Amino acid sequence: MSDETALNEQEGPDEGAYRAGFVTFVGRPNVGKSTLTNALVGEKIAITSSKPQTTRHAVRGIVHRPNGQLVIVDTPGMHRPRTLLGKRLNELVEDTLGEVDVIGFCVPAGEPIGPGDRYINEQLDRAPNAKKIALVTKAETVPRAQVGDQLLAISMLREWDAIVPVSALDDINLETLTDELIALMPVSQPLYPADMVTEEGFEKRAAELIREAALEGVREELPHSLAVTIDDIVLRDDGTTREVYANVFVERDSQKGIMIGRGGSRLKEVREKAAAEIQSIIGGRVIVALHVKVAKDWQRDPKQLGRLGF
Ligand SMILES: Nc1nc2c(ncn2[C@@H]2O[C@H](COP(=O)(O)OP(=O)(O)OP(=O)(O)O)[C@@H](O)[C@H]2O)c(=O)[nH]1
Repeated sequence: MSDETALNEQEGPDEGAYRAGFVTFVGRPNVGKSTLTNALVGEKIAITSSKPQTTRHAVRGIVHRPNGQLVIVDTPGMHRPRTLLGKRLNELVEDTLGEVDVIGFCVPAGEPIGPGDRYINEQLDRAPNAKKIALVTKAETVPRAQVGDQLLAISMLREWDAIVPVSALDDINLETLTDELIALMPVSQPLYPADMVTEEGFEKRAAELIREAALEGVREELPHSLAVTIDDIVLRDDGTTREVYANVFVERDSQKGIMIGRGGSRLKEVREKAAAEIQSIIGGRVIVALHVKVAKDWQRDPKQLGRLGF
């Protein structure tokens, strides 16, 4: 049995060896992949929200331990393609699956396993070389017995290398999960320097934080109609103040009004919130300048998608 081989390898001459590799968390939208990534890395790097499908870029977070390193590739929710954007997302997911050492399949504790979960589980066959573990997320939201039932239900889907119940919010089993993941990684040199928690460019992170701030409070009206690009980041002569110039793209004129708010009040809030978030990552002082623009139906137009970084 392959499990035994893996166990023997770990207990053999390589026991205690440094291990490092790539892991990605997959699962339906909203199951808690981004929150889990953030909790493991310990710094806010992927955007989270209570609305599905907010993660658009493969943001990498890096977890460091004395015995190993995990490079987390945060994938978008896997879906059957609907809009062109959905199709691109799927391609992105496929590319990512082929590259990783371990795939973590996430299902929330409180929801029965449905067709969406089964569809994603089937997609994992496309990555035959990756180790596969199952995670029951949001474990603190249901009684223990129900977590047990969910563990059992997941174990029926395939032979997993491990099954772990976790809560990113209540810090349940996060260290156990880290240990399990490192144990499944190949013996390797560290892949990144010890002080690096993400390799994402600062620009991309700033754009995502602005997008998150811009979505705040208007998710009902424009959940998927927002894209953000950065024009320029200027360091002032004082050496600590950064000016971030960004565009917020909406799909229709009516959405532009929502975004700006009465007398520009909403846009001001977005600028201030985004500035505070960006500041908490890079320190110093951050000033955000936003330009709201209309890019008609950008989700369906390949040219626009390219321009907006998808
Ligand atoms: N109670 C509870 N809620 C959680 C936990 N982890 C995540 N959530 C919540 O679940 C919602 C979705 O979390 P995300 O991390 O954005 O989910 P995701 O799977 O990355 O979603 P997409 O980006 O849409 O694929 C948010 O409201 C989180 O606060 C958890 O451990 N416990």
